[in-house]
Amino acid sequence: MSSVTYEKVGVLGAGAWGTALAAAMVRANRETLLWAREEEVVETINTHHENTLFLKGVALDPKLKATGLLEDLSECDAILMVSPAQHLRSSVISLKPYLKTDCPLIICSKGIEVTTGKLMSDVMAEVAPKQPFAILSGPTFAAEVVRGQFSAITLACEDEKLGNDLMDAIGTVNFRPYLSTDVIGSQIGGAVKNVLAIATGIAAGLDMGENTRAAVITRGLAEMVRFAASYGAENDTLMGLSGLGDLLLTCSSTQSRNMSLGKALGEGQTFSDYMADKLSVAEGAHTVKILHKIAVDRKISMPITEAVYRIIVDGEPVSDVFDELVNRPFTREDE
Ligand SMILES: NC(=O)c1ccc[n+]([C@@H]2O[C@H](COP(=O)([O-])OP(=O)(O)OC[C@H]3O[C@@H](n4cnc5c(N)ncnc54)[C@H](O)[C@@H]3O)[C@@H](O)[C@H]2O)c1
Ligand SMILES: O=P(O)(O)OC[C@H](O)CO
Repeated sequence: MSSVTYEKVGVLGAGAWGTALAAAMVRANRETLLWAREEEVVETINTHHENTLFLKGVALDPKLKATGLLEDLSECDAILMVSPAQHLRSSVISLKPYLKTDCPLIICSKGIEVTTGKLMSDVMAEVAPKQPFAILSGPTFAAEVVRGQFSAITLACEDEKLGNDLMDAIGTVNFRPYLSTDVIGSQIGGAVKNVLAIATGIAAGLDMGENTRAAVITRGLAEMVRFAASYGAENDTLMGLSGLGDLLLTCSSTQSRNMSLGKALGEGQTFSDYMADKLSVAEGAHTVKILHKIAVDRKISMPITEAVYRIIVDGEPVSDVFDELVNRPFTREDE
């Protein structure tokens, strides 16, 4: 069977990740058009080859063009959807009138829709059920991808032929996709790790040390695996780039917005004070609201997730919640 080449690629959403992905698409020799919500972003990319709002100080290839008009994406052969997870639904609805029927959407948002409890693939099934789609998720800080530093990432697609064609279209030596057919598992890793990164950040802010960080990552992974199992996800996916890989990255560096948020909370700042001047998203702060509820409904033990929920949603004091977390009765490791 011949492969489809996807020459013209659109990117919807020009935050840090959309911009970095657009840069990666230019390196993959795709004719790339980046749609931005903010006029300033369109203007600075087209005239100064820089995204001054979300990736300041990084020179972009002059071949990368930006637009503020969704209709300009109508000629694209594939589109990467890079809005925050809570806005994926409205983004797909707005784009739909301009989409070619066979244009695959590559979903790059990491999170669970708070108002419905739906994964991004469920949102797609509701708002654009006939549109082919894939999930792109893994350990990839935008600031490194935009500079062309080596990164590996999971591309999950139920249709393997489509997944292979998309890998060929978007992959390069330094932006290396791995194919998976586990669309559900690959989304759960990316959504849950953001909440766990907040927990790791809190521990760092409380000066709890490196042993604690390893404990939170590992017991957090156990929560992620239990949660994913309740959706029928494949265990191997959670042990791969989109699960363990992204969890390790995001819990290891204050390059992560989620870890940085947690660290600020651990150091005593309030959530609202810390977020007040932030343009960028900390997805875990949204995801935790629904993740904890789903865990309770499904009777899945997720104590670290619950702790983050109590701190961010209920506003309970960090030290009280973490004291309780570490004072739970001893238990088996496989529970
Ligand atoms: N930054 C990274 O390193 C990275 C890496 C992998 C995945 N992601 C994921 O990509 C997604 C986008 O993150 P980002 O880092 O590009 O964002 P960002 O924090 O850099 O920028 C915020 C984005 O939100 C958009 N936005 C704000 N209000 C909006 C609204 N009402 N409707 C639609 N869009 C709105 C802005 O236009 C901008 O694109 C998130 O789900 C994130 O988890 C980010
Ligand atoms: O900055 P964060 O915490 O949103 O993490 C960015 C990416 O998801 C890392 O893979």
